[in-house]
Amino acid sequence: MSVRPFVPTLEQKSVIEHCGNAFISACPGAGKTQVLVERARKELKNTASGQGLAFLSFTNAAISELKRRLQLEALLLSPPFPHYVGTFDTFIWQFFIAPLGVPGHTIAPQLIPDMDARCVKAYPGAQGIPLSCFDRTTGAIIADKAKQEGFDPANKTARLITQYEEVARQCRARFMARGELGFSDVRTVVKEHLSNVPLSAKLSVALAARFREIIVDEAQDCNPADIEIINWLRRAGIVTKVICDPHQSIYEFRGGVTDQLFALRDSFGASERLTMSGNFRSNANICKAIAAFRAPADQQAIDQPLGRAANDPTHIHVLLYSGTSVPLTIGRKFEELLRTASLSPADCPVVSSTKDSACKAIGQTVDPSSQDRTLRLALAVASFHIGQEVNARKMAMEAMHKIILELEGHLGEKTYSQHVTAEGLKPEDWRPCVLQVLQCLRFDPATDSSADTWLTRAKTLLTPHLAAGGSSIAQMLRRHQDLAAVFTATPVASLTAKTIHSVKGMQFPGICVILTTKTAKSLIDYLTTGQPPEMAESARKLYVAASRAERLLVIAVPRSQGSRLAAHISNTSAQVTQITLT
Ligand SMILES: Nc1ncnc2c1ncn2[C@@H]1O[C@H](COP(=O)(O)OP(=O)(O)OP(=O)(O)O)[C@@H](O)[C@H]1O
Repeated sequence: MSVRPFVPTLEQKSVIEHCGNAFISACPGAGKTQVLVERARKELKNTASGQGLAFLSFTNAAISELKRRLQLEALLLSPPFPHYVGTFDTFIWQFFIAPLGVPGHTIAPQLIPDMDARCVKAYPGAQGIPLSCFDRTTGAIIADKAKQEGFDPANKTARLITQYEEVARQCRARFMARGELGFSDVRTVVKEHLSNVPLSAKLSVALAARFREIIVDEAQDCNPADIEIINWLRRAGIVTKVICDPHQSIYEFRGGVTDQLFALRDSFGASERLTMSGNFRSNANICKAIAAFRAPADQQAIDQPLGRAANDPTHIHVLLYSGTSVPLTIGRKFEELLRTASLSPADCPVVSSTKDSACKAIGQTVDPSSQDRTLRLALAVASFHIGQEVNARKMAMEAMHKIILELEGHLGEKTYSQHVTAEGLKPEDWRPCVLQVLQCLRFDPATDSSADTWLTRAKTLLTPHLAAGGSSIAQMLRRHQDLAAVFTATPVASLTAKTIHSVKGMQFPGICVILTTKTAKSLIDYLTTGQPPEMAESARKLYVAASRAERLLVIAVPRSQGSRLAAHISNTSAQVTQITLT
């Protein structure tokens, strides 16, 4: 197969060749990844100084894709020293935390990625809520988050809240004393290091000696603490390039930035602010439609379609569904539209803000984020054996490992990662046993006459893992009314359900985006009037999701809002087809 040579646009060329600091704004499909590869091709040849280049981004998926491309083109050796390709989190861990530790503690720090999930109980037997529901500095309960976890502080006594807050504070203090840090702790510790003037000066000399250029991709995913670190790198005299699309900022929950990102942009000189316009991914109708999903003040500018799909005539499809729940008819119609367009359903996901809605649209009716242990067990088994997503089998094995550790009584006081780190458990230590359990628990309609029969089998198999003197297997694996649905669901063949966050940075020939009854009206209000402003993040999620599509963009919306959405998209002159689902 012949590979077409990359011919950069003038804007792409000026980014590739730009030597100093830069703030680069780019629209969806503008070729950011390709430009990073070309910048690497140009700069990695220059070995005179012995210094490295660092390429940073915010998701493992983005980093894996960049590494794959750099290695494919033989631009990066393995190991890549003196260069660095990794997430912003691993970068700050490796260069700010691992060598310097935690101020006031002598113990070596350890990263615990699921720290925020640590269960906090006011007293044994009380309702458990995640540590993330407590402010990490003051320890005060965060009412909105706690409410989302089914614990409404408004209905609790002040005494009980104080008890919870005290337990949460003690919990964090204990972790800190053991050198165990979650991602948000990492930012706080880095801040402390950088406010230590002599230490910060030494560190800036060391990092400037190691790196001559640091490129931060997907910078719209920064939080304010990350921006402070970027500014520190610039002050350290390291050439720093920031690439972003502010309209794709969808990490408000981790303190995402929008205003701070614009302030960062404004701190770069005029000649350092570069743009990449032109969309190499999507057809003309999609380029127009996605403009309609930006904040109202930014809807006029429509990106020019420049890629292979530019002249594809496929319309935007708006599917109107009835009722308050997301129906399976969405998945069926999407599959039909894909086949008509000669696109493979396996390449084209159904996405929504929460995986639950996307799952319903393809006929998987059980909430995959359920906290019920029996459902988690069944979902791990089902997803291990169906294994549609690349990572699904690995995640199913971890979910099963976690359940076994819970049965064995190891996770009462610890999160899964804390236990695995503390015991130094390697995947090869536990995977054989977990694999065996997953294989044995495969749901087989020929022998498992019902979900209850399967559960009885599961209880027998897992009883030997029970901690002595602890709860019984019947208490640990209670019957759940939705259990049968895990095994009897008949998903639309070969369609996959994903969250919008998980498809960021990716592209697909077609995509179906689900808007739910809960948000559709206020989201369309926001798109048409700018009100209510709290829907801005939901609008950006729609923008990210829709802009993944190359040819077929389908949006499923409650019937009462369908015409409004179609009319709003049509205002951009995009061609829209409305279909009422029956
Ligand atoms: N100059 C070019 N000529 C032809 N194709 C290009 C050019 N630049 C980029 N592309 C192609 O355009 C598509 C989108 O590029 P890429 O994924 O890098 O965009 P992006 O800016 O990272 O998008 P997003 O922010 O939406 O994820 C890719 O298939 C890429 O190969």
